[in-house]
Amino acid sequence: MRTSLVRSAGEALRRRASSSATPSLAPSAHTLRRSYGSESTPERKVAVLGAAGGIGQPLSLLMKLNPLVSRLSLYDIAGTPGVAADVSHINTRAEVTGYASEEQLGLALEGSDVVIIPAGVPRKPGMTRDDLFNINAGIVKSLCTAIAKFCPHAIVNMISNPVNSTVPIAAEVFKKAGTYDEKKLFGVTTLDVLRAKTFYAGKAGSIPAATNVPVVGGHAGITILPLFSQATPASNLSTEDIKALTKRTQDGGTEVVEAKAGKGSATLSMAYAGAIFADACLKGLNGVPDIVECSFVQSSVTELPFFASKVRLGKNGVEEVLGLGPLSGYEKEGLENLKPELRASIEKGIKFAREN
Ligand SMILES: NC(=O)C1=CN([C@@H]2O[C@H](COP(=O)(O)OP(=O)(O)OC[C@H]3O[C@@H](n4cnc5c(N)ncnc54)[C@H](O)[C@@H]3O)[C@@H](O)[C@H]2O)C=CC1
Ligand SMILES: O=C([O-])CC(=O)C(=O)O
Repeated sequence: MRTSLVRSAGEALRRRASSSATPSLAPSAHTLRRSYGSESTPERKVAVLGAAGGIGQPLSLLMKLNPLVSRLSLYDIAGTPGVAADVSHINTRAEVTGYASEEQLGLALEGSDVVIIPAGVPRKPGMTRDDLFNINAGIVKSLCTAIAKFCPHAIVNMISNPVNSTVPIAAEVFKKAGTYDEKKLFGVTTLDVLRAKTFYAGKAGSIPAATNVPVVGGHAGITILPLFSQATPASNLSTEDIKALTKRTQDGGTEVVEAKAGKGSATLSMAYAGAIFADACLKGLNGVPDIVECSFVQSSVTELPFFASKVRLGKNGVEEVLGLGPLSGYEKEGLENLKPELRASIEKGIKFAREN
C-alpha cells in the first residue's frame, strides 16, 4: 500500500551485504574518530521533510553520504518510496526509512536530532519569494506543529521560502506549543554564502573553495547583504565591481529561476548548501569546536528580531550569534535599506502564525 511505512527497500539486502566480504566505502570508525575529533561518533537521526522534491532528492543523497548520520528519515507527501528505496542502496552508515503520508509524519520525526525542511512550492519566472507565502506558510506551519509534538528538541533547518517569513512562522508555532528554543531554529542562507564566495572568487581570482564571504540580513533580494569588505583573501576590487557582485549575489536565486524557465528554482546548489549547513549543525551537536556558519536566526545584532549573521554552533544549537564586524559605507547603507523589507516579512510571518 502506498501509504504504508516504507522500510528502506534494501534493508535485508544491506544487512546481508554488511556481513559479507563486500568492501565498504563507508569510513571506518577509526577514520571517523580522526575526522571528527570525538571519542566515538554518536547516533544521529536526520529527517528531511519534502524529501522527494527538487532539493529534497539530492539533499537526501548528500545526507546519506554524511558519516555523521546514523538514521535518515525521508518524508514527503508524494514520491517518497522511490526516493527512499533508491538512496537506501548506497552502502554508507545511515539507515534510510521513507514515510509517505501525513499519518506517518510522527514516525518520520520521532527521535530526530536535525530536521531539514525543503517542503513547499518553488518560484517561477516573474515571481518573488514572497509570492510563495500563501502556499508555503501553511505547509511550514503544519510541519512545525508536528515537530513541536514529535521531536520538540530537534534542530530545525528551514529551507522553504520565503525564509524571511517561514522562520518567524516556525518560531510562533513552537512558542504556541511551548517548545520554542531560539537556539535550535535556523533559516538556511548558506546558498547566499556559496554564491558570494563563487562570484567573488571569479572576480578576485581567488580559489573558490578557499574564499570566505559573510552574508548577513535575510534571504530575499536586497535583504541579502554580502559583506565583501570582509572577504578573504582580501582584494582591491573597485566600488563598481563590489556593487555588481552584491547585485549578482542578491539576484542569484532569480538568475537560476530564469535559466530554468518555469522548471523551478535552485535545487542542486541548494541541496549542497543544505548539506553543508546540516553537517555544521551535526558537528556542533557532536561537540566539534569552532563551527561557524551564517544563518537567519533569532538575533539582537540589529533591532530586528530575526537576522542572518555568523553563528557559532554547539551542542545546543546556537552557541553564539556573532556581530557584523566593521562594515564599509556601502554595506552600512545596504543594511539600513534592507531593514524595512525584512521587518515587514518577519511581521507577516508572525501575523500569519498568530491568526491561523
Ligand atoms: N533557502 C534557500 O536558499 C532556498 C530555498 N528554496 C525553497 O525550497 C522549497 C522547495 O523547493 P524545490 O525542492 O525546488 O521544490 P519542489 O516542488 O521540487 O519540491 C518540494 C517538495 O515538497 C513536497 N511537499 C509539499 N507539501 C508538503 C508537505 N506538506 N509535507 C511534505 N512535503 C511536502 C512536494 O511533494 C515536493 O516533493 C521552495 O519553497 C523553494 O523556494 C529553494 C532554493 C533555495
Ligand atoms: O530564488 C529562489 O526562489 C530560490 C532561492 O531561495 C534561491 O535560489 O536562493
